[in-house]
Amino acid sequence: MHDDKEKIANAKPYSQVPGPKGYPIIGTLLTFLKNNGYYRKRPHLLFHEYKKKYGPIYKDKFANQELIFISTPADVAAVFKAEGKYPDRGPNMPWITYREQRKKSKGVLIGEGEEWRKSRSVMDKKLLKMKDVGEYCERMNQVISDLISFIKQKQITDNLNGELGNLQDALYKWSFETINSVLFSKRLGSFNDPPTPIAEQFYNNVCDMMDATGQLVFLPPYYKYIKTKRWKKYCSYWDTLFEIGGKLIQEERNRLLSNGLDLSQMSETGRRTEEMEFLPYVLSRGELNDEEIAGNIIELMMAGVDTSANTILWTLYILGKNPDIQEKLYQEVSGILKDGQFPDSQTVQKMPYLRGVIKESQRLYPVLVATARILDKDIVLSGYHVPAKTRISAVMYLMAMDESIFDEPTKIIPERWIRSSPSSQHQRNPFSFIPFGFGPRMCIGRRIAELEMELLIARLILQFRIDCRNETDVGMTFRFVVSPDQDIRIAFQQRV
Ligand code: HEM
Repeated sequence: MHDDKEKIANAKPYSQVPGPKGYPIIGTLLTFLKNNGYYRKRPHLLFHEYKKKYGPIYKDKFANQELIFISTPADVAAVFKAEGKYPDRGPNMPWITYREQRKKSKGVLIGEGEEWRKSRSVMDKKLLKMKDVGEYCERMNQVISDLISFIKQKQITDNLNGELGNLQDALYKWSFETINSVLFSKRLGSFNDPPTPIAEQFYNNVCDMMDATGQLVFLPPYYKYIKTKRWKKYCSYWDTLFEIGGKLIQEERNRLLSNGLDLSQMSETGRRTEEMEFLPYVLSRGELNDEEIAGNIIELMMAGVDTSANTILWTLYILGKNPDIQEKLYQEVSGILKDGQFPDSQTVQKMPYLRGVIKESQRLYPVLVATARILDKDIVLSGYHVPAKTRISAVMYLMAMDESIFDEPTKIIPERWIRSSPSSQHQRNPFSFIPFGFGPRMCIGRRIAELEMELLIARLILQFRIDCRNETDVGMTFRFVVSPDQDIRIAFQQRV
C-alpha cells in the first residue's frame, strides 16, 4: 500500500501521457470517420500508427470519453492485478441504454457489480469447468456433421468448383447451432432446409443488431435522449431477441415440469454438475429469475457466434494459404484419430500443433483487438500516474505485432506455442497473449470456444484439403468483431 503511494507520487503526471489532440466533446472522432470511415473500419491500424508515434502508452478521446491505450505485458499485468472483486470493462452504451429504457436485466456480458457477480457465480461452473464442458463433445460433433453435410450440399448447388458461395454464413450457422445446443440441449434448426423460423429470426436479428451496434458505439449516446427512427429500429432487434430467448426458456421449464422434474429439488439431489444440462442447472439453482436468465442467455447466444465463427474463418484462411502448415496439421490429426473416430476433449489434448494453429490465428487476427478495465484505484502505467475511473484498454493486437514479444511477429509459426519444439517461445510473459481476457471477468465461453474450434478444425482437416482462392491478401475490418475485409474463399477438396 505504502509502496503504491510512493510509486504514484514519483510517477509522471497523467496530463503528460502522450496522444492525439482532439476537439471539445467529439475528441478525435473525426479521425475515425474521415475517408469514408477508414479507421472506424480498421481501428487496429490507427492503434498501430499511434503506438509508433506516441509509444506503448497513449491517450485518446472520442465520443466524449477519454481512454488510455496500453500495449506492454507489464502494464497489462498491472491492470489485471488491480481489477478487484468486481472487474469493470466500462459500458457498452447502446446495449446498456436499451436494457435501461426497457427495464430488462443485464447479464454477465454487460452487468456490473453485484448483478454481474450473481450471474457469473451461477454460470461459471457449467461453462468453465473442463469436466462439464467435455460433456458437450457429442453434440458439438453432431453440429459439425451437419456443417459438413451442408458444405457438401452447397458445393453442388453453388457450383463453384468446390468453393462455398457464402462460407461465413455456414460458419455462423455452426457457431450459433453449437452454442444453442449447449444452452438448450436441443437443436434450433439452422441447418434445416429451409432453416426453422426461430433459428432464422434469432440469427438475422443478432447480425443486424451487431452491425448497428458497431456503428452506434462510436457516436455520443444521443439515443439516451432522442429516440430516432434508427434507435427504434435498433431496439426492435433486441425486442425480438428477448422474445425468442424468453420463449425458449419457458419451453424448457415446461418440458422439465411435464417430465415430472421439480426444479426446486433438483439441486438438493446431490447430482454432480456434469450430470445436469445447462438450463436445468441454472433454473434449479433458483438464484436468477426468468428475466435475469433471459438477459444472460441472450448474451451467451450472441457472444458465442461472431467470435468463434470469425476465428475459424481466419484459421481456414491460414491453412488454405499455407499448404505446409496444413500438411503438418493433417499428419498430427490423422496420426491420432483412426478409422473415422471423432475427436473429443481428451484426443485434442494430444494435438499441440492443432492448438498452435488456432493460437496463431487468434494472435494474428484477434477477433477482439482489445479489452478494457476501469479501476477503482489509481495506478502507475509505463511510469505515468493514471487516476482511478479512467478507462484503460489493453490492446492485444499491438502486443501480438511486437517483435520484442514475438520473434518474427508477422510470420505464422504454430510451433512457437509448443513447449517441446525448438521454436517454442514459451518463456513469454503470459499477459502478452490474452485472446480471452483475464481474471474473474475473463471470457466465460472460453472453454466452449476452444473445444468447439479444435473439434471443428480437426474434423475438417481430416476430411478435406483446404484451398484458399483469394487472389489478394485479406485484411481485417471492424464489424463489432474483427472480420475479413473481403469474403474468404475456400474450396474444400474431399481427401480420398
Ligand atoms: C474465439 C472465440 C471467443 C473469443 C476470442 C472471446 C473473447 C472474449 C474476450 C476477450 C472477452 C473479454 C474478457 C475480459 O474482459 O477479460 C470475452 C468475454 C465474454 N465472452 Fe467470449 N470469446 C469467444 C467466445 C465466446 C463464446 C463461445 C461465448 C459463449 C458461451 C462467449 C461469451 C462471453 C461472455 C458472456 C463474456 C463476458 C464475460 C464477463 O464479462 O463476465 N465468448 N470473450
